[in-house]
Amino acid sequence: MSALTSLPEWQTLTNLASAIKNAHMRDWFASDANRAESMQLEACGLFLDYSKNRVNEDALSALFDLARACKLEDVRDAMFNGEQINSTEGRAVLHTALRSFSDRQIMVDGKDVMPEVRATLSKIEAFTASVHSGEHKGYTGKPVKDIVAIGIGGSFLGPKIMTEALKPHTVDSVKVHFVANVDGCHIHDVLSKVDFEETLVVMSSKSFSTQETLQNTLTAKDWFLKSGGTQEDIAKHFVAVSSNVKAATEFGISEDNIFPMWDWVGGRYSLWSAIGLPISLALGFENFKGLLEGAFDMDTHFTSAPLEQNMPVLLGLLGVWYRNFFDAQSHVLLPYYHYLRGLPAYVQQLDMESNGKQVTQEGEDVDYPTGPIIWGSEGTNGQHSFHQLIHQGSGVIPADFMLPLHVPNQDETHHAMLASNCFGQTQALMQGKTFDECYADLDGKGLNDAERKRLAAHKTMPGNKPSNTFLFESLTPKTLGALVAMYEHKVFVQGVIWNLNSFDQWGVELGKELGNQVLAGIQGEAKEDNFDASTQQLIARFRAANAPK
Ligand SMILES: O=P(O)(O)OC[C@H]1O[C@H](O)[C@H](O)[C@@H](O)[C@@H]1O
Repeated sequence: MSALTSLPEWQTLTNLASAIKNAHMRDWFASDANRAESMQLEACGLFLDYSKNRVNEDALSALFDLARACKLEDVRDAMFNGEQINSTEGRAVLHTALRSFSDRQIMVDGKDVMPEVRATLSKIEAFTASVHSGEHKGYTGKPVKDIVAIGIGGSFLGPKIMTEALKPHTVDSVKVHFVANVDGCHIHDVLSKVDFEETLVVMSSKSFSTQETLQNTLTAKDWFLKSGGTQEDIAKHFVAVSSNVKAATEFGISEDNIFPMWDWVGGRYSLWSAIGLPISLALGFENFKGLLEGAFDMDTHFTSAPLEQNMPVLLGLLGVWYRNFFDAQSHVLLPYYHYLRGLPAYVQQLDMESNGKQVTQEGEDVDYPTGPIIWGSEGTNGQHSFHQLIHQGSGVIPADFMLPLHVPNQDETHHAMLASNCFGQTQALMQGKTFDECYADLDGKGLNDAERKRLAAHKTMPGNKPSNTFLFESLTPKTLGALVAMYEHKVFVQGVIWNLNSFDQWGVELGKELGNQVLAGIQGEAKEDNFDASTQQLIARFRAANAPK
């Protein structure tokens, strides 16, 4: 048994879960008029109703005991203080420094990182202003109209999804286009829509070694040169964000045009760094700063609120409860707000790359499930497709519903319908509909008793399906910053409980390595017997289909 599963707190939770599996939330609500009111939290502009969860006071207090037994507060403080908690890469984990608005020094290797953080923010601010005012001109003297932001993974999802979520705040003077995939269709599609004289390319790669981003940038550079620009003109049209300044300059980006970041910022935690430059360009610096401020508020809440009133802690523990004691394989995010539709994909990378791990910090195999599958999409669309499985599927899928109380240019009818669907879904998931209720509904429908029973069984909704509901006034940059930081800290909490390193991602490396070998195979530069028989024949088919005619 692992250290975690040997804890007495773990045993207590196992016992509580087996008792709670026989209880129905419907009965809890019926017998406790205060349940909804007593299971709410508010922080940083977010209201959370967590009463529709399969927990009672005993389970919650055992979960908080588990957090204390796992020394959650100590590890949290170690992260905020810049200790090297990313032990497999020997790095501090300090995305929180990027949004720190306090005077506190944050030391890494004996040096305060805050002056560099502030200087980079000022550089983002000044560059954004010069692009928006038209002061920054292309080589033919025209102001920038289009920005092509190239990056992938954390250097893409954050900027793209935050920009999309805050669409109502978009500036008029420029349009930002995001490109990630190495599939040439995407970059060619985007480049065909923009004018090279009025285009700025922002290349974002922490490592400056990611195949997709390098290739897409080379293609953009080639397009620029073929369109009429010269090597000297590149400085006015290409900027880069990277922690690898040397590689960026070798690639041909002038040092002035490089926005730095640092190895203590993980890729999936990097939107708060200069990786967020496209956000600032799309929305204006004040809105980018608003995101940082909201995240800082959530950091303050996370580091100071008692565990029992701490939103990310509570959410993380509920996640552990379902993953480890109810065998929940996945967790679904359901933003009832069109502009926030990308959030599930954002949290998917954040959570699955952080906690998709099979060994503990000490390198021992875990004997308990770790990170769940994260998925979801905007409501109400999912109600007409995958919600069936959440309602009547055989497993438990905890859900996070979220809804702004106001939306831009609000149409009252639409918004009331949106809200009613959101709340109605959480109610249906919780209360369900019993066999007897379904059987009674079928009275007088001309069915014999056997048919009536069979149909009633199909219509029965088990209910007892857990959900959280988040409400917020409207999706401002600050609220979004707080929401995203809340998910970051939730993932952190779960990583601490599971004793994982949530900040490395070795699992993506082998695919990159083999992908490069296969590329050599496709290009005829590697021997066939380097590959297994299946891969050999796939390469052969591809080569045959693409051979010169
Ligand atoms: O920013 P880059 O160094 O180009 O990395 C981009 C992405 O690629 C990697 O494969 C990682 O899995 C991601 O965490 C990272 O965000």
